[in-house]
Amino acid sequence: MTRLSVNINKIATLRNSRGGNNPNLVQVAKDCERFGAQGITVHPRPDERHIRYNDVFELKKIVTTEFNIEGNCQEQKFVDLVLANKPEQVTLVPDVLGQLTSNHGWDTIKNQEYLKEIIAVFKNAGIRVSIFVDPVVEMVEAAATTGTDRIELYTEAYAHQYPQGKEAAIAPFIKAAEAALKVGLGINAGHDLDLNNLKYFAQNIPNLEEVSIGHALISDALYYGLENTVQMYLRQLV
Ligand SMILES: CC(=O)[C@@H](O)[C@H](O)COP(=O)(O)O
Ligand SMILES: NCC(=O)COP(=O)(O)O
Repeated sequence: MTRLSVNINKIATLRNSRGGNNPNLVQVAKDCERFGAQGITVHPRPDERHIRYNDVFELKKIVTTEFNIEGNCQEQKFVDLVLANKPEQVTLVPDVLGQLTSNHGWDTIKNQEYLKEIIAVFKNAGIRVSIFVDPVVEMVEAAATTGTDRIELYTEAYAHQYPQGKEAAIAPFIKAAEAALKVGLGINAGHDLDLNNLKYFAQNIPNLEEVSIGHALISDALYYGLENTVQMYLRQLV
């Protein structure tokens, strides 16, 4: 079964727009879990435009499912934040400063030595590590020798191409997943997954352990309500 981790970045975006505490991020995380989500994902960025570093400490106190912190490990502040909170999983994303959203995976060949070192830091602290990668077989194979437990397949290209033809859109992801299985890596996925494209992805990617979904899910909740929406996403994964 593929697990759903709800990314609550966009709840923080809405909260921050007025400076108060509405919507209450901690309450939303608790409610997502109550509605069936099997994980909570946050992606604090250096400018704290949505998740603030302090939010992570508050969330750590109340999340009872899997807590997944995503971000750029080249920022020492991010490394310190993760080590101080010891989530179940850290997902390492090679963002550059000021990026609108994540837009590429790691070059696991060029960054092999760096990844080995930083992954060891988190693993020594007992934190499961996943690294964000494009659906490219060579990148997946080289991920295996970094010491990471899992990869997160960056699904923007799949989501973008899905309306033009789902078979072609998913083909590189199936190859990447098969390569991951061969080298013993767990498989997560995320970015731009939504109610249209999720079911086909989950049905066709072997051993997909987890999806993290934020932007579309929170947008859908405006129409369907958060409880219904979480359950609609969960139904795509059975
Ligand atoms: C790694 C990934 O795909 C997501 O974490 C995504 O980057 C969400 O971040 P934003 O909410 O800042 O767009
Ligand atoms: N790791 C992907 C994630 O957490 C959410 O991405 P998106 O659904 O906001 O595009």
